[in-house]
Amino acid sequence: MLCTPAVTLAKSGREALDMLRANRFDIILADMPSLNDIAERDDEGMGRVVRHAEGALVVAMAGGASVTAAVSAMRSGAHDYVTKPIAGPTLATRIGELAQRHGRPRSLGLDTSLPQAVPDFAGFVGASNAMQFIYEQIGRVATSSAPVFITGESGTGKDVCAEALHSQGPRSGKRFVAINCAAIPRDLMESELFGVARGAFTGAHEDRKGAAELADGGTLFLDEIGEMDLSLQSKLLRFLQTGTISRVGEASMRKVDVRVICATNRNPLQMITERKFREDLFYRLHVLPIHLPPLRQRPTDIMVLARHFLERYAREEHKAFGGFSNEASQQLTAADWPGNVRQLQNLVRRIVVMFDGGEIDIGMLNAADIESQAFAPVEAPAPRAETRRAILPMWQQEQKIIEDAIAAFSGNISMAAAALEISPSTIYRKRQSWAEMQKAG
Ligand SMILES: Nc1ncnc2c1ncn2[C@@H]1O[C@H](COP(=O)(O)OP(=O)(O)OP(=O)(O)O)[C@@H](O)[C@H]1O
Repeated sequence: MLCTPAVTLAKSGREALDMLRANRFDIILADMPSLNDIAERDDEGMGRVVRHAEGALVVAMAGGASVTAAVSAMRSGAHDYVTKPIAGPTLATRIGELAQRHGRPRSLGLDTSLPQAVPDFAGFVGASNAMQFIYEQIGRVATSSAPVFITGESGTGKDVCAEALHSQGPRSGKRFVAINCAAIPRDLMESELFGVARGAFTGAHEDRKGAAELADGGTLFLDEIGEMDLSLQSKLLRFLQTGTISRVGEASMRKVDVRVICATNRNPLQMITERKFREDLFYRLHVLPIHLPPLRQRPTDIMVLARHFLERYAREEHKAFGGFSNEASQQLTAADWPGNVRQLQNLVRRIVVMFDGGEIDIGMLNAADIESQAFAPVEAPAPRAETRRAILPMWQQEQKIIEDAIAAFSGNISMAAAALEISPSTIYRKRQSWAEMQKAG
């Protein structure tokens, strides 16, 4: 049975507050200009509605794509922001997505699939409603210079999202510089971020720009921000407040204009509670939040992504595959994907490398699934004679390619990454995982 949600209309902010005191609601659609009667300052009305919301999800609405209004609404605690006019089905979808992200029934939004789902967008592949919402969010906030805070499990596409925000915005002509706060040793982090003056410490033979200066005019992406040392967090906060940096070992300040995007797969609020992350820094950075949903919450994307990766890697390896069998598709769709898109991508890549072609069946899936053990174990088929020469594992081959590129650019990771057409954070992350594999092996 389909239940139509009850809708109550308040004609003013005061009336809305009275209703909120007397009733509980699932969703509050708060038209920002209508709250003026309960606000002395611009953003006060929204704050008052949020304080009386009693667990309801609050969607702020205003006319025109005003970034200032969106920022102010989100800062006041609204869960989402939409611009008017908005078509009924689009609004319903937005509410459904919002409800799902907050663990409420999707039917709160009367789930209506967008009539024309976008199949891919700026590096992302996926036509699920959840991804439509992400594409829309990226499109909306890309034009602003306000900080973006991306959250999501590992492998959900946070790097892709950061690069999409850069490529879709007005800074796309300037550099996108990524720095991975987890992969850089603590004592090197400050100089990587802010640069170093010649003679600042042993080995600092020349002046060197840091990531912030390299990104001047463009975007600075701080990946795994939750891992940043507390003392450096204070310096980052000062940079965000003043727009100036000083290189390590240098007293003078330099003006730098960057858009800061940061990402984490940890829960930032928990880190604040544990005193591992500065609260004031969090609120400086958490202006425009984007949350990437895990792959298991958007199962319709799984086969779309699997086919996309199959086509890509088959082309790269000059092999011909005939897609996935029905059973293989069902198994892929039903799996949990704790490593999200990266895990699916690695699996498909391994299949393409291990087999010569044909339709991918369950036996091939299981043989290639060395990571998750998500599928039932099946004996791997013997490799064909011509593939039996000594082959290094994929990660070692990849390590050689990347280390060669870094050496070719005299240790400059950003330039090596640009030449390899990957993000510097990917290099940092891979270096960390190689070190772990070498330690384990
Ligand atoms: N929707 C998507 N479409 C196509 N490729 C994707 C998508 N999402 C992620 N990927 C790919 O999956 C891999 C992992 O993505 P990414 O590095 O952006 O994840 P992440 O969330 O930053 O992970 P981590 O937290 O571990 O750094 C990358 O190779 C990326 O290109």
